[in-house]
Amino acid sequence: MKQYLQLCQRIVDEGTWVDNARTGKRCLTLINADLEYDVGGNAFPLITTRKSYWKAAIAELLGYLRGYSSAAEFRAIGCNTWNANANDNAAWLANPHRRGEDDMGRVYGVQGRAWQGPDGRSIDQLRKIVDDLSQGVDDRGEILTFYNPGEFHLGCLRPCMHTHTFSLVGERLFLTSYQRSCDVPLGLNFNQVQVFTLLALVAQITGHKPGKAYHKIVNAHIYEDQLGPMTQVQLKRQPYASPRLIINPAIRSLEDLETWVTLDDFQVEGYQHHDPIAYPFSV
Ligand SMILES: Nc1nc(=O)c2c([nH]1)NC[C@@H]1CN(c3ccc(C(=O)N[C@@H](CCC(=O)O)C(=O)O)cc3)CN21
Ligand SMILES: O=c1ccn([C@H]2C[C@H](O)[C@@H](COP(=O)(O)O)O2)c(=O)[nH]1
Repeated sequence: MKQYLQLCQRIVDEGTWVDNARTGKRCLTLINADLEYDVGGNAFPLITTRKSYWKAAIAELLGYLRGYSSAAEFRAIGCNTWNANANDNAAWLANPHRRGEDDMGRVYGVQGRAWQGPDGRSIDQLRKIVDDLSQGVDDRGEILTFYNPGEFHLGCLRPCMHTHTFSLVGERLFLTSYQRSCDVPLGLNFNQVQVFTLLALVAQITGHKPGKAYHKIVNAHIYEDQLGPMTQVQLKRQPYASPRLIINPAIRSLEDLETWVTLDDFQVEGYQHHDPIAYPFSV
């Protein structure tokens, strides 16, 4: 939690105002941030200086791992974060590739589970990683990437957290996740949960102990309309100790994640937090 607050403070102290054409807003911007999570020690990096809706963040991750492409599918598992980008974004609404209400196009999980090869093959990146790691193999290319420039025009948003690299060292599994663009008040609250949970889940289904997760962010920003609540409310609060994430031990395979797992299979223990803060969201 300290590293999150330090990043927010660094943006406030050292950030530069940058105009953003896509949203029409200015962002206080900092380049390069490195965060680290102790997944083996189960220090769940949940924000405590406001209430975090961590279940929606895990639902979003589950949708990515399943290869969802519709905001309706995300809603059905308890996640509302894609409604605006699928249905209220003028550029996407005018895109001839959009297949009606709730379609997100070929973003995130679609690329992760069904990357389209030039020869017509569909490539399941996650299946390959899980199969390798389950057999104790790390070929130094256990990479899940959602970043497909050849298909940006087929999706509503380019992926922000775009690449996840798994590394097996002895019995311990590590994860390095890369993010090109980060809405620190809103998105990072979700992304921290997702990086941690992704390592915990993949370690569990491949039979390894989780080690650390490394989260590398390039453009970290606070939108102009979020700066007041950040400096006047959130940064004035004292954080509480990290809670713990409890995952149902019956989850044993990628098929389990694809078929029966719900948010009831995840519990958080010892989550003490301050009051909610409703930050403005920019489409
Ligand atoms: N501007 C922007 N910021 C983002 O963080 C973001 C996007 N766009 N577009 C794509 C996804 C969607 N994500 C989102 C979208 C909404 C919330 C949000 O409104 N969170 C609230 C409440 C969540 C709830 O009630 O479930 C929060 O207080 O955290 C968070 C992440 C992350 N991404
Ligand atoms: O997982 C996510 C997804 C999105 N974001 C934020 C980062 C930016 O504020 C916007 C995306 O806008 P771009 O113009 O495509 O950079 O969404 C996030 O923080 N985390």
